Amino acid sequence: MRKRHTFSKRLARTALNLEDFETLVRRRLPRSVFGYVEGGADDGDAVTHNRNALRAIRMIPNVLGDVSQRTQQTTLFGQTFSAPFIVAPMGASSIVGYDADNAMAHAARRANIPFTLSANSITPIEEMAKTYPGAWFAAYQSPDHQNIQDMCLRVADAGLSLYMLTVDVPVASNRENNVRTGYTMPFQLSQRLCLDVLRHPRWALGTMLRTMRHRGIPRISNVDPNSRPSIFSKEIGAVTGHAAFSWRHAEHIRKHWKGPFVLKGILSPRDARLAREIGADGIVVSNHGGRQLDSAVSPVEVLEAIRDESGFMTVLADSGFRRGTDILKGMALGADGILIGRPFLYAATFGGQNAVAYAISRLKRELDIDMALLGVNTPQEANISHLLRYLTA
Ligand SMILES: Cc1cc2nc3c(=O)[nH]c(=O)nc-3n(C[C@H](O)[C@H](O)[C@H](O)COP(=O)(O)O)c2cc1C
Repeated sequence: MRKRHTFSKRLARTALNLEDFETLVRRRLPRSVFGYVEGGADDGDAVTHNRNALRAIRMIPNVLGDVSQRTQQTTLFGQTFSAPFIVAPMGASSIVGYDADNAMAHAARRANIPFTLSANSITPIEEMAKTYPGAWFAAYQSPDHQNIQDMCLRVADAGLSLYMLTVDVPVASNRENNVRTGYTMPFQLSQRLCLDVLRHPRWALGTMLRTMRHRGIPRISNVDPNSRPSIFSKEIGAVTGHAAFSWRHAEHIRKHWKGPFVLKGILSPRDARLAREIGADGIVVSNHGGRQLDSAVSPVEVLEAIRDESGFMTVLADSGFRRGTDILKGMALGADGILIGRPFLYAATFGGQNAVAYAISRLKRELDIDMALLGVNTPQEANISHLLRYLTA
């Protein structure tokens, strides 16, 4: 109990906001592992642009509106959550921080916000269903019809509630930063990687060896309904990008998945319309945190136009959202909820479930203050009249 108290006090001194967790873990992690999380594609322009695009939107508050009844309650796909933000799917999280998938999921469940498990995770769907019954699942789906049916069955049988299809990875992107730092998938124990690991004994013992003791050789557990290739196996190079995947295959998933079906990685109004036409329940407007097409627009630049094409679909957004004000900006532009990735993984890496719970509570606190200062009682009240946009560079 005393230990937890000291930990909370230390956190309160060092992590005032979500971005601070990046600073806290930067030196703890091997350069290659940190680079894998932090980095983007090509020159990393989209990562920077995501933050700039959000910063370029200024807010116009309304005063004297009685903001004493503030609540962040948000209903998504028929379920009511305590805040409008969601833990984004992140592959290989539990290689970055010890048991990070479970740490993030436990904290999300306790805080009553959604958690999304990645197909590329080493934590199996069935294990996650015990940690967070009804958690969301993000698939990298093969176009094979039998594979689609089996995957839908596996996710439903386990008891996860939502099938999110990631649609912006027809091929793996060009991650030069991974080449520079020595991160590879499948994992290759090059001399450089070994030296990097040896220089970070805390990660080597506390994450790598501990994971191996607990799980054996880590395996990518959810890209295929039946097989679980090890992170060292050549098989996993081919599992995420499916260049032949098309709207026809997405329609096939819609037919076999009875729960909420969401397409993640939409950036054009045309694709939002097509998602609606195949019967999707929602979309995530996302440039994958700047990790796919490096010159892609930032979600906040296209959200309004996409909202107009989305009809009754739930519109979520992600990529670069860090502050309470960012969430309000996204919602004012038409999003129903916001996914956040890297900061929650950094928090899990720094201090497991308690640090993620702390990160969630900091963001909720910030959002509460920002709602009052903007002059709204709910995040859903934020609208276009609260925003002024400058051109972004
Ligand atoms: C380490 C890492 C792994 C990711 N893995 C996946 C994945 O397996 N599936 C997916 O749809 N998105 C994946 N993403 C993208 C996130 O779901 C999300 O779109 C992005 O991180 C949001 O941007 P943010 O990190 O700036 O908040 C990953 C992101 C990171 C940082």
